[in-house]
Amino acid sequence: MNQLINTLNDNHITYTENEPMSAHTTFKIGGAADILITVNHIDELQTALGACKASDIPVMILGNGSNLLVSDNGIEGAVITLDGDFKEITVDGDIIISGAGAKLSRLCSVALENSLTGLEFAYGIPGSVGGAMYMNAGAYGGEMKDVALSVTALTPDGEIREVPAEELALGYRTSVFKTNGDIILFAKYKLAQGDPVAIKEKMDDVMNRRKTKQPLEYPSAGSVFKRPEGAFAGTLIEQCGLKGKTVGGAQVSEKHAGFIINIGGATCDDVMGLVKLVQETVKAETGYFLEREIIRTGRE
Ligand SMILES: Cc1cc2nc3c(=O)[nH]c(=O)nc-3n(C[C@H](O)[C@H](O)[C@H](O)COP(=O)(O)OP(=O)(O)OC[C@H]3O[C@@H](n4cnc5c(N)ncnc54)[C@H](O)[C@@H]3O)c2cc1C
Ligand SMILES: NC(=O)C1=CN([C@@H]2O[C@H](COP(=O)(O)OP(=O)(O)OC[C@H]3O[C@@H](n4cnc5c(N)ncnc54)[C@H](OP(=O)(O)O)[C@@H]3O)[C@@H](O)[C@H]2O)C=CC1
Ligand SMILES: C=C(O[C@H]1[C@H](O)[C@@H](CO)O[C@H](OP(=O)(O)OP(=O)(O)OC[C@H]2O[C@@H](n3ccc(=O)[nH]c3=O)[C@H](O)[C@@H]2O)[C@@H]1NC(C)=O)C(=O)O
Repeated sequence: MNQLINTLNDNHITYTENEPMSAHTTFKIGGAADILITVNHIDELQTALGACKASDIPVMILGNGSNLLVSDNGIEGAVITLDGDFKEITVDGDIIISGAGAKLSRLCSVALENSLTGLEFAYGIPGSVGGAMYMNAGAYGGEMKDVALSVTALTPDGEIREVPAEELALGYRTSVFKTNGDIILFAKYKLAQGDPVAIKEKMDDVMNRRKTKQPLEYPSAGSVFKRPEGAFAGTLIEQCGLKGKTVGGAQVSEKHAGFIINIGGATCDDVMGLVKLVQETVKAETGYFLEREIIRTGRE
């Protein structure tokens, strides 16, 4: 770790050691990452990655931490977050180019400011552009796949390449990034000219639906489970009488059974215990297996 820290210091790259991940996840759960590194442009990212590789330090990329359940024992190695250049958003006609570190909500606002329609569905998803491409985030009739043109990514062997959306295997809560180890740097979206009043109305509508249906008052990572074929997880969980069920500080939301919320002091183990209880009960009572979609990461 000392060699990495020397390199970061020599290159004026920002970092903090033993950084509590509970401060960087919407669940507000998670022990410390050995080191959290913030990079502002590609050179710093490549320098940090090179130094981690030289010292055999594992690396994980952090977006907005809104689909993450981090171990109570923290994350071994380096967590890298993308700032500076990676938060830039530019518009070129009907095309928006965004850094992976930009928040989806800001991307949606830039689209509105430029009377560009197509991203309204994403307004209210509390992720970054990088995380949204990794998960192919979607809501209210749309998903990133619908508007994605390409992603520029850094491959594990250090190559920077622009990949067309058709080659990203964007599917329901999945993409090629779940398996290929690429780091998403930028994404390009193809939108269309629209009526700013109608765009704003749609954004307000999805935000209102979200506020009405989802327990935004509590820390969570959104939906815990994918929709099983031909059913809704929330309906199944509610039918099994699990609304309000708790394990420690983790609770099946009374407002939306598809969410597990942190009602105070929840640990990663609490959430995983409740996930297991829900999966076992729903399987036994309905036959459906609920596949977890939130990402558990860090030490066992
Ligand atoms: C209240 C609430 C509501 C939500 N509603 C929705 C919804 O309607 N629809 C939906 O799809 N999701 C929803 N989510 C879940 C979450 O916001 C999305 O999954 C989002 O896309 C995660 O983005 P993130 O930046 O927070 O990713 P993180 O949680 O930080 O990371 C998720 C994964 O992506 C990887 N990753 C992140 N950035 C990069 C990068 N630049 N390069 C490579 N890998 C990267 C991480 O390593 C990790 O494996 C909700 C979450 C909450 C808390
Ligand atoms: N399980 C699977 O295989 C699939 C899952 N998905 C995912 O499910 C999520 C929801 O997508 P999807 O199923 O397409 O639609 P939604 O499940 O998001 O629709 C949910 C509700 O939102 C309302 N709604 C639908 N379209 C719109 C819209 N354009 N604007 C405003 N409100 C709308 C409707 O509510 P109301 O009836 O009250 O009007 C609908 O019941 C996404 O995250 C997507 O990724 C999508 C496709 C396949
Ligand atoms: C929150 C996320 O995305 C959300 C996204 O916001 C919403 C809206 O588009 O649609 C999905 O939720 P969802 O499947 O629960 O959709 P909703 O429209 O909220 O509910 C589906 C159905 O379940 C019913 N429902 C929901 C909750 C509940 O306690 N009881 C219940 O019966 C609803 O009445 C509705 O008929 C996404 N989740 C997944 C895994 O597909 C996320 O991925 O983290």
